[in-house]
Amino acid sequence: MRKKQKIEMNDNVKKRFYYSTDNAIEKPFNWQQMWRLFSYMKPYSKNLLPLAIITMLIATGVRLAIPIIIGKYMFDFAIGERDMDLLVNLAILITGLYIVSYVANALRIRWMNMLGQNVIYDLRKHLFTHVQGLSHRFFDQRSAGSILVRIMNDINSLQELFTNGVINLLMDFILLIGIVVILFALSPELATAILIILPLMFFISTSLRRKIRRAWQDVRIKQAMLNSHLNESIQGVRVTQSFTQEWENIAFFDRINTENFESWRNATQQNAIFRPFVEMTNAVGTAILIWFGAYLIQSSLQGGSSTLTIGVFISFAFYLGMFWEPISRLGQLYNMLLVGMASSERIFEFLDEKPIVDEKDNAVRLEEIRGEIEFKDVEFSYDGKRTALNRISLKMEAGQTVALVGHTGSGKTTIANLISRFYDATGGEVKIDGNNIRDISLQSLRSQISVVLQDTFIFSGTINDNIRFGRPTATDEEVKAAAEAVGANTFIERLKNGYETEVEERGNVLSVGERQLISFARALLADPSIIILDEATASIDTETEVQIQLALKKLLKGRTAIIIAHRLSTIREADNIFVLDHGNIMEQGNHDKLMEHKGIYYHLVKAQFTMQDAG
Ligand SMILES: Nc1ncnc2c1ncn2[C@@H]1O[C@H](COP(=O)(O)OP(=O)(O)OP(=O)(O)O)[C@@H](O)[C@H]1O
Repeated sequence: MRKKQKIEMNDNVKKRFYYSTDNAIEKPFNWQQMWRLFSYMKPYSKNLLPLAIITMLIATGVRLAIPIIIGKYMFDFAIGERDMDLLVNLAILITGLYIVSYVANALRIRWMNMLGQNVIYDLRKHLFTHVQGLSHRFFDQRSAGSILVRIMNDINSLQELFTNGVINLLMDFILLIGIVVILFALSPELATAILIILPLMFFISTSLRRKIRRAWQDVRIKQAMLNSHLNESIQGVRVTQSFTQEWENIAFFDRINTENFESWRNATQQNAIFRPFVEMTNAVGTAILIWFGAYLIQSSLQGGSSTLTIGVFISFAFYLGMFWEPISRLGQLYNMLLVGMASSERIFEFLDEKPIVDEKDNAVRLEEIRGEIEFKDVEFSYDGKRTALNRISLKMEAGQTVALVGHTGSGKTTIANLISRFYDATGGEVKIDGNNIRDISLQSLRSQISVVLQDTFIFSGTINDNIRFGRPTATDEEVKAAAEAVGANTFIERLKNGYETEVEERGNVLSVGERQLISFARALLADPSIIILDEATASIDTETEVQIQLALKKLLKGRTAIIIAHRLSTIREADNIFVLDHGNIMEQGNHDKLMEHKGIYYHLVKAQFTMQDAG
């Protein structure tokens, strides 16, 4: 058995594990943001919210009344005056009040939970819907793991705030203010003596706030790192294993897992300071009550200036017992609020992210795109620094098959990305059927363009579902016909459940070629006016390729097709070939013309044939 050992990572390995995690968002408590968060409760402001508030008010009112009834009325009046009837009646009243408070509390908790769950549901739905609509650039800049953290963890951390926090906050404020008012009404001098420690307490707790807030932000950052690494490790596990990099992976995981653990420990430790602090103040308050209260009672019994009765003293003891509970809870709530603030800041940051590719209000719907594509002096850069396309102009007639060739990184995929408007050109114009692409509604544009990538994405579900992806209304017969047309039926029918075979996410149970055939069928069924095949035939064996060539003819018929391929045999029959180099169009024409020209294309073809001959 391999011995577990502590792996020291060398510096190069350390550099490999770099994830651009979210930076700590350091902002002060922000009321505006709080309102924005609480505005998610608005849809429930006519049912769940008022119900929860009313029950909370009833429960709080009853809790505030009971100590007076016990102290003043029971002790001073009933017991003091030896009135047994009054005593029995008051005992019944108190029992009744306890029952009312119990029922009101149970209902409050139930309605608050429902409200909280609903708000979380809405918020998560809103965030997911928004993120789905964001541009490619957004996803270029973030790892899938860090996006997952926001949609799952950050929203989860708001759950407690909405289920317990909001109403408790209100309840505790009412309780506190109620108690202070009653205490001062009952005995101003005793109330002043006890509450004198409050400002000190407030001062100390304020200084704790900042630390706690930072600690929770750190937790989120560590979690995002953990998620990014997990996501990458699982997706890349095959490569990791083949290069035997598991131990480096484990060592790094161990490091961030420890960091995560420590940040949690730190945050919870900071949190835990609040409670003992409140308990200590409680003890001081009680000591003052007993000492000063006893003195006041004695002075009143001896006919002094004080009027404090034993009943009022008892009420005080009750209220004091109740006083520290909301204070302690408010401390916890404040932490919860801070966690919620940190999370909501991160959620709103996503929600405020506007799709860079935006749709105009008066965007036109092109019901039926013919498929004429024109690039006029198009310039493009992904990052604003390196040029991916350099003022290129090209024209593709409707129904033509056009090939883009060129070295790796020459800008072929970028052209495809601009046609689908996954990015907007930084200069010049991209036109479809004579319309600037920016004026066309995104839905009508993209629904008429199919992109088949080399790395085909297969969704979890059946093969049927996957082929039907671009046109969910297609019948089983239509799905079958599309599969047959591209020759995917042979392997599908060999599977145990045929078209109903479940494929996992990313289609791990299928071969790369099989996945590609499915994506061809998917594209054919979507019946687009424009089809883009990006390196789409690269993973298919020669025999299948012949079959695919036939299928392609069918697939491309009557559509504008843009084929991006390194294998020149697939593009020989294209009507027009554009040869790209470093974002410039160097040559264009059909195969024969370009061969005659004896330029870059000619040399590319020659090089490939020489290689094949050598093989
Ligand atoms: N999402 C991105 N963010 C930043 N730069 C990018 C991005 N995608 C591509 N690039 C850069 O833009 C340039 C053109 O890339 P493009 O993908 O268009 O090349 P390509 O010709 O399709 O290459 P290949 O044949 O390898 O697919 C390259 O220099 C590449 O590094």
